[in-house]
Amino acid sequence: MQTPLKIGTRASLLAMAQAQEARSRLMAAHGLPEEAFAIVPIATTGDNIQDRALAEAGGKGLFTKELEDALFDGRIDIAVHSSKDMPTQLPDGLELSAFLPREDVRDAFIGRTVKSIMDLPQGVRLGSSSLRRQALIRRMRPDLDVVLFRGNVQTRLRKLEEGVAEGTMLALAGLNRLGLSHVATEIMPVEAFPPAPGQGAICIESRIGDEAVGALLAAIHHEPTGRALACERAFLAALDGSCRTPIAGYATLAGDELSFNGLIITPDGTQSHTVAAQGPAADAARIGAEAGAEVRARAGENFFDWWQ
Ligand SMILES: NCc1[nH]cc(CCC(=O)O)c1CC(=O)O
Repeated sequence: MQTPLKIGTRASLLAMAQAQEARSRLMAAHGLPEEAFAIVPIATTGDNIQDRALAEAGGKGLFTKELEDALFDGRIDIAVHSSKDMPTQLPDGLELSAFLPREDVRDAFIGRTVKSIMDLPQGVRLGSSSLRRQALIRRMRPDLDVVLFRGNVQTRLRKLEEGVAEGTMLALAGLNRLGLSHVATEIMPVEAFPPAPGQGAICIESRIGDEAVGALLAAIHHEPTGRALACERAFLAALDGSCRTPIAGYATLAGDELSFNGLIITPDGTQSHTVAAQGPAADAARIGAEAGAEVRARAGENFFDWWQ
């Protein structure tokens, strides 16, 4: 291996924390010093779009393309991502070669003056840029004024302090990684507020055929998280999932048995379809794909006409 190994990441504090976690695990697994790794921050299109919903800006790959370009031209050797931000289709020549042990998958509500979503006064603003969170919030509280809230975790918390909205939603995983879990005022149960496919899981992308990197990453790959993610990503792919489709999906493992729960919901939160499936962890991708096909068939094509 050429040293130092170049670890590509977005430049946000959360992304940097994730890259550092990957580096720490690599150091521990291989008894290597910090100097064996170089963290290379790279700005992505998604980071530069602050004024509109990501869904409007094209959705797929906004946080990943620049990192993938850097992988192809050798500026970096691995790219550390939030799995939630990864398109289901990768470019030819790249693969997700490791998943780190999953953090908490749940979403958190951060209230400015009240602790719980149900305690928000009638009609107040709640900020979120995620179509899934917007839909789930509207289902719980159709009266709320759901407004677009873009930017990284720090930006969103600042907007909240400034009173731009009375509350917002963030992934607990991100808050935990930033040492900010204390700002969460309500942690949403996965049943009422199912997470996005991939939420809470860091993945590492690399060049197919890069055997030195493959061997290095094999030592930190977490198999149960990999299986859960294979299922969730197959579900998303079966639904042609993108930022434009509110989709939730969450797989858990008990030994070799995988359980999956999926949901699709209209953006206004009024209609939804759920699916549940179980099976051997070895069949993770098939279970996810079949669950996606089932819920798609049950919903009917009209369900997806929101976007026409
Ligand atoms: N799109 C931004 C993004 N991508 C991953 C996370 C959280 C960390 C994770 O899910 O691993 C976040 C921020 C958020 O949703 O609050």
